[in-house]
Amino acid sequence: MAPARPAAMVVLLSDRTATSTSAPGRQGPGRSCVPPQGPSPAPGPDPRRTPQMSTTTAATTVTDTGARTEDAARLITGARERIDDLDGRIIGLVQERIAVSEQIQRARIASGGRRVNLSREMEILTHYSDQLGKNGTVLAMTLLDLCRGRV
Ligand SMILES: C=C(O[C@@H]1C=C(C(=O)O)C=C[C@H]1O)C(=O)O
Repeated sequence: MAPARPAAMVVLLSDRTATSTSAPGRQGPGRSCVPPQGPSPAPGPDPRRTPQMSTTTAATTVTDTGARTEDAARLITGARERIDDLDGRIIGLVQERIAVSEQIQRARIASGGRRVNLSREMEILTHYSDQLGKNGTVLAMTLLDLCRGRV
């Protein structure tokens, strides 16, 4: 299980001014893919890699959530925990699907049959596209890719 996060990573510092002239969401000047020249940087966390907890500029709260108010940040943080939980369960289900699919493929191959069964795959593609539209087809193809050919 993912560690519990604080309800909202928001710090309201109305009298704080931005330390750089960059726009909200940017992490300051000199942000580039090319490492800076000269002596090695001082030890400690690389500020370019440190998540921005909160910056208040002109009464606008910018947090890791992208929200502009504490209420919105709290809602987003809570909803993200639910999404993390759902993603964990989805990944678990995909892993379970891979294992069951492997069992079927092994049994068919051991019986002298082929690993792949295209008519069954068509059924699955149709099921997903009926329920989720054309991206459902993409999702089903990805699932079949994950499940097929591991035996
Ligand atoms: C699991 C099977 O074998 C293969 C894998 C499939 C899947 O992962 O859903 C579907 C069809 C086959 O290509 C099956 O025939 O049911």
